[in-house]
Amino acid sequence: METFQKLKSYYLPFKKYFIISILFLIVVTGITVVYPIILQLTIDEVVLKGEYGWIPYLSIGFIAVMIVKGIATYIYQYTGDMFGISSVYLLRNGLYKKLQYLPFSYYDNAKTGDLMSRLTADVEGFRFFLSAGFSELIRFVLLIAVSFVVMLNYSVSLTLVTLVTIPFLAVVTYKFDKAVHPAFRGIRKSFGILNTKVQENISGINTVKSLSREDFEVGKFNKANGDYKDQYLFTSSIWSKYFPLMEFLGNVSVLLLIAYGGYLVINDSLQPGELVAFYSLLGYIMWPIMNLGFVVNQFSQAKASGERLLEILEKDYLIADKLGAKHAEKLEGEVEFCNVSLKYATKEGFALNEISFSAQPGKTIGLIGGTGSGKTSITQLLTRFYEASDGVVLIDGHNVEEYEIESLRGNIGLVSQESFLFSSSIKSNIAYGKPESTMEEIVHAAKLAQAHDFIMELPDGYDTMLGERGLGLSGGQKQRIAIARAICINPSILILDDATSAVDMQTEFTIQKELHAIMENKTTFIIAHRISSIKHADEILVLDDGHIVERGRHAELITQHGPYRRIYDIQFKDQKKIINA
Ligand SMILES: Nc1ncnc2c1ncn2[C@@H]1O[C@H](COP(=O)(O)OP(=O)(O)OP(=O)(O)O)[C@@H](O)[C@H]1O
Repeated sequence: METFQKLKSYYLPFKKYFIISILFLIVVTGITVVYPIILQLTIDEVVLKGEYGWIPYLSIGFIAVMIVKGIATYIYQYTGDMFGISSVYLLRNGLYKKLQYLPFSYYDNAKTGDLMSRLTADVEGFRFFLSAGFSELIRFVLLIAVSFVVMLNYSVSLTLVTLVTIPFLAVVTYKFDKAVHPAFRGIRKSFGILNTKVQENISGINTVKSLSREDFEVGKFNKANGDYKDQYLFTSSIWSKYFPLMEFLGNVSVLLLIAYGGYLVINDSLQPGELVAFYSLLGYIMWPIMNLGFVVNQFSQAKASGERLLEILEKDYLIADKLGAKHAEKLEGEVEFCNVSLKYATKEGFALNEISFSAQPGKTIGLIGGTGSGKTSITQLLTRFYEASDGVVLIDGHNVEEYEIESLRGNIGLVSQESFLFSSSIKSNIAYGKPESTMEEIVHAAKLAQAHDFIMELPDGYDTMLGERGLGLSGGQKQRIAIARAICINPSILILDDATSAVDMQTEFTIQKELHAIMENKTTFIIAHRISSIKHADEILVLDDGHIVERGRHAELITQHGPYRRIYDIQFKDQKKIINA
């Protein structure tokens, strides 16, 4: 019940639907129990006493009762569904919002397919229980209670004899729940893995095909698919084992009813109509208890689903606005790192060690170094994707942690290594960070990023629709659109993380020249592997294993025989000579 308690803020706002649904459920259940009573009266008071004149009145009464039951059933079902669907509408929105605001560190380990299955199958499992399972449970309790009272009224001894199997049935149902709950969690988990496999495969289809690993991928999927099948079969085996046992116990009660009830009728201690009514009433008790397995089943699924949803909802935001955080309207772009170190939670050792540097607005900082040396990590601290483990990162003289995250990021244009484009028009991709941009602003940004000319050559120009991963564009074209998107927000700090790696050197030079003009008074960080990309920077930081091992301007650095000079030699001098040396 703890899971449902924790999720109450999603369904309590709609409790009025639930209450209406339950009120009409009471009416429906009441009428259900009236049926055997009408039957008993018809047999004992009308048929056996030869009072056939009552039959038309009884029939009309019966029709009236059926109409009332029909209307009550409609209201009960509709409001029950309203309760379920409205609750999961809130829940799904809540989950999606949480996913938007969770920090990057959460996504380091999260699997897209698994998240997708939580947002779809698990939410649906939860909805099903809210819509039907909850009220079904109440219906069962009501049906059992009312039937029990009517049965006692007919014959206390017959009631006790026929219900002697109930404790056994209760034990079996309890055991069933114990066994089936972990099994359902297994199914849900396995389904998440299956989704992840499909999603990863589609995202990485280029790699799969280029390395001819289709068969390997089919095998991998087959394994995950097989595991899902096994999990399902395991659950089914639990179900198949317990259900006949429950039915058997139910049938023992019917046997007792026929034997002892028949004896009572023969001895005139019970009316024949009462015996017939008893049979129906016994069914109203046995049927819910036997089907309790089914509802328990739904309950277990909903509980397992709810737990998986809570795993997301209860995740700590970790990086959030501090109390009284400053709104950064328009930053100047002065950046200072003071002895900054960074350790990722999932990785041993420090990714950055005591990094210190400063950059005045309008300056360009070049970051160069081997892969994994910490270049991207530096920029991720500026945007507060991660937070420094030690030291402070200042922008305009204030610790980045003092700013509202949204306004801070609104001042930073970031073009990351893998420029993701949404499956919408080029225009809306460029204006993604500032949807209110005018067409002039969009075109201006595209011109600066050297993207305007090729966009105009596309059949629909700026209205050209892009595929999920910007299919139909070359790597360099995608990068230029991503640069235009970053410029479009008119940032105070621009980060180009390997953003021109797929662009030819001439275009890169032109982009940088254009950017230099607009980034006057703003700060630019250029991360690159090519010396040509950063040689005009005001300060170049050479990184190795999270340390700054050299710093200075290009002209100074090539005169020193350090790591920068080595990179320079490899890129510009006779490579063979160096390799031989
Ligand atoms: N999210 C993360 N979780 C754990 N470790 C990380 C994470 N991001 C980076 N690292 C590790 O931190 C170190 C620095 O990585 P970073 O991405 O900053 O290097 P880089 O210089 O930008 O490399 P590249 O040129 O290959 O992009 C590496 O050892 C990397 O494995």
